[in-house]
Amino acid sequence: MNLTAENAEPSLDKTFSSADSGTHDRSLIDTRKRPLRDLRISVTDRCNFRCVYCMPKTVFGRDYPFLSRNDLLSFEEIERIARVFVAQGVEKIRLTGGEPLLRRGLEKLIEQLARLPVEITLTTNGALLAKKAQTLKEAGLHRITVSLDALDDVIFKRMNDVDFAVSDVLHGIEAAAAAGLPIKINCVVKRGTNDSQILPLARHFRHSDHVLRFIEYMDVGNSNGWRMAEVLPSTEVIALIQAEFPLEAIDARYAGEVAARWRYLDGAGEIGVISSVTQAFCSSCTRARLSTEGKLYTCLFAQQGHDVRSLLRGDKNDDDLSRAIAGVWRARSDNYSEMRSEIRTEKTGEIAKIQKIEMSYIGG
Ligand SMILES: Nc1nc2c(ncn2[C@@H]2O[C@H](COP(=O)(O)OP(=O)(O)OP(=O)(O)O)[C@@H](O)[C@H]2O)c(=O)[nH]1
Ligand SMILES: C[S@@+](CC[C@H](N)C(=O)[O-])C[C@H]1O[C@@H](n2cnc3c(N)ncnc32)[C@H](O)[C@@H]1O
Ligand code: SF4
Ligand code: SF4
Repeated sequence: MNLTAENAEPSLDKTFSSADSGTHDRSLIDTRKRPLRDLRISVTDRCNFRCVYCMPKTVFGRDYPFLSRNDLLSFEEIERIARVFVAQGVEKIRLTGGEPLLRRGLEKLIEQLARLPVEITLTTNGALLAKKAQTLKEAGLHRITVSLDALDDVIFKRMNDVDFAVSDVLHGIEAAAAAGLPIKINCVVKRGTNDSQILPLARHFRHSDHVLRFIEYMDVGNSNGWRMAEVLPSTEVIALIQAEFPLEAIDARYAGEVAARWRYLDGAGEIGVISSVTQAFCSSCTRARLSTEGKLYTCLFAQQGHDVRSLLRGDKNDDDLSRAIAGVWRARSDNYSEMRSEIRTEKTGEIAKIQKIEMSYIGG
C-alpha cells in the first residue's frame, strides 16, 4: 500500500475523463487482478453499543461526532448506487453500520434492494433483533450475521460496554431462526478480555445450525488502542476447540471467503475463523465499502474515500456513476493487512499513527 498516494484527496470526477469503456462491465478487475463482487453499505454511524474494539466510550465519551440526517445517503440514493454496483458485478450486498437496526425504516430499504439479483445480508449486534427479525425476513433479507463476544454477562459488558444483556442478543438470534433466516455468529476475540468465552460459545452453538466465527481483533480506526499483544491468533482458537471437539478443515464455500471453515467430526456443525491479522487475505479481497455519508472505500483501512454522494446529488447519470466506480476499482491496489507488519513500529510493536476511517462509519 502506498500511504503517500492514499493520503492524496481522490477525485472521482477525474475518472469520467479516463478512456474507460466499461459502463456495465461485469468483470471489473483491480491492479492485483481482484474482481469486484461484494458491496458493504453502512446505513448509520450510530450505535447502541460501545464495543471496546470498535467505538470505545473511554476515548471520546458518549459524544461521538455523529453525522446529521442530511449527510446520510437516502434509501433512494442507496438503491440507485447499489443497482449500479450490481451491474458492475456485485453479487452480495451487506448492510452494516454502526448498528443498522437503528436506521429508521430499514425494512423499506431491504425491500428495495431485494428486487436486485443479489444476495442481501446484514450484520447486527442483535440487541433489537428480537423485535425486528420477522419484518426483516418479510422484507426480503436472505440471511443475517449477529455479533456476540461472550455468553457471560460480565465479560459481555467488558467487551461491549452496554446495558443490554447476553439474553437480549440470544433472544434476537432465536427470533431470527424462527423467522427462517440462516444465521452466522461473529465473535471478536481480544486476548485477556474474552478468550475465556471461546469454548462456552463453541459448546453453545454446536448442533444449532448457526455458524460461529471467531475474528482476530484488528487495528481498525484510531480509537481502539489496538496492540498486537491482544490479538489471539486463530491457530490458537482452533487448537483450543480441537482439544475438546475434534475438527477438520473444509473447503471455502466461495472464492474469496474471509473465514476459514472447520467442521466438527461428530457432525455437530461448522465453525469459522477470520485471521485478518495473522493470515491476511488481501490477495482475494473483492469487497467495496460505502460509508454512511456516501464515500466509497476500497479497503477497511483506507485513509480516504471517494465522494459518491456528490455524484448522486449532482447531475451525473447512471453511466457516469458506473464509469466512476470502474475507475476507482481498476486503480485499486490496497493490501493493508499484508503490509501491517511493515508499518508496525519496531520499538513498540504498535501501528504507526496513520489516519484511518473508524469501523462504525465504514461498517465491518
Ligand atoms: N481485514 C479485513 N477484514 C475483513 C474483511 N471483510 C471482513 N473482515 C472481517 O471479518 C468480519 C466478518 O465479516 P462479515 O461481515 O461477517 O462478512 P463475510 O465473512 O464476508 O460474510 P459471509 O458472506 O457470511 O461470508 C468483519 O467484521 C471484519 O472483522 C476485509 O475485507 N478485510
Ligand atoms: C462495525 S460492526 C457493524 C454491525 C453491528 N453493529 C455489529 O456489531 O454487528 C461489524 C462487525 O465488525 C466487527 N468489528 C468491529 N471492530 C472490530 C475490530 N477491531 N476487529 C475485528 N472486528 C471488528 C464487529 O465485531 C462486527 O462483527
Ligand atoms: S462493533 Fe457494532 S455494535 Fe460494537 S460498537 Fe461497533 S458498530 Fe456498535
Ligand atoms: S486489509 Fe483491505 S485489501 Fe486487505 S482484505 Fe482487508 S479490506 Fe481487503
